[in-house]
Amino acid sequence: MNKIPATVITGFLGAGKTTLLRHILTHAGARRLALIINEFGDVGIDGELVRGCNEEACGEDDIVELANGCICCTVADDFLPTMQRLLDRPEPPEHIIIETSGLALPKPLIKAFQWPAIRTRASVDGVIALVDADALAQGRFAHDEAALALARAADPTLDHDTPLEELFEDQLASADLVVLNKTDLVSNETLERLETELATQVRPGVRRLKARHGALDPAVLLGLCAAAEDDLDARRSHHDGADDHDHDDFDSFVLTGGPVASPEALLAALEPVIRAHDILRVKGTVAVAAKPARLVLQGVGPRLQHHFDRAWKPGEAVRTQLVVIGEKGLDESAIRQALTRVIAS
Ligand SMILES: Nc1nc2c(ncn2[C@@H]2O[C@H](COP(=O)(O)OP(=O)(O)OP(=O)(O)O)[C@@H](O)[C@H]2O)c(=O)[nH]1
Repeated sequence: MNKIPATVITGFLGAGKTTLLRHILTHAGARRLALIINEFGDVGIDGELVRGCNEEACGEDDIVELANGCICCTVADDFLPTMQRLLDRPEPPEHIIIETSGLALPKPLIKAFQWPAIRTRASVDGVIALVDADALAQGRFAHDEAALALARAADPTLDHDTPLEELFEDQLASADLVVLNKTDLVSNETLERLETELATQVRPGVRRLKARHGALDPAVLLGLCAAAEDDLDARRSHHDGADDHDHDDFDSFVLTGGPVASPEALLAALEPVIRAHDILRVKGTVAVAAKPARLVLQGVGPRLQHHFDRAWKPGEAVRTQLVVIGEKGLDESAIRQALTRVIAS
């Protein structure tokens, strides 16, 4: 029996996974796809952003959202039943694409394809790791040598890098294909340096492609035939040997409120808060006073982007909903307080 190929898209928060997914969808033609979209925060934003991209390839029922934590921690409870339901359909999808949360470790997910109920019917076609060239160039995944030396002096048994660095390395080490995305944000010299660095972090023979806004032909992304579940041992992880792991290193919460006066007012309030609290990711939809359309807000580190994506639907709650993610210790109440002025409740 032919196995259904499944592509896993990994990459740190904001690297461009949903953007790549949207690009695949809009260029998928009539190939019947199913999407499993996983998010760290309690509120799913990404599913909402890919809906309607290509109804022919992927309708409402073909998009399954798994919010409430990282897929790597809820494999048995969420992912396996979801996969089984997709595979049991009278007309199963031709290809399944799984967008993991930016904080997910890919390996436990790949391992799930070894489960007997899945193994005979589906295979990991490839793990695609997206890298945010801008964030990498700014050293956002690298450890601070001096701080690490101090921490090790205080605790000589300390052998791990920062949580961000570990995750980044795990995601790269599990990849069959690496996409260095957001190349529009860095110079050619920087790009060259990043490519050289990346070459040392991936498994031998893994292809690296450059992209802007994930604009790559689906023909180079899908159909890698890697069967990643068969060579798990070659994909090293900082979490190998651990029976379990959690995401205690990261915090997230949802800000919900009424309309903002203008996109500019929201940005002016958000920018200093992101910097002061070292917020890693903000994303969501925003109601703007007197505007019939909803605003999509995207923040990756200090970089904020926004656009109106569609009119509010009749009966839809016109409100602002932002997911905020940061490292452990994020001061939720201070952040809420700083933003209550612009996001009225
Ligand atoms: N300048 C630039 N921005 C990009 C590019 N690709 C994606 N973005 C922007 O980066 C932001 C985050 O993109 P997403 O596709 O949502 O990233 P993600 O990896 O799905 O984010 P999470 O699911 O939260 O981890 C959005 O504002 C995108 O428009 C790119 O190549 N260049």
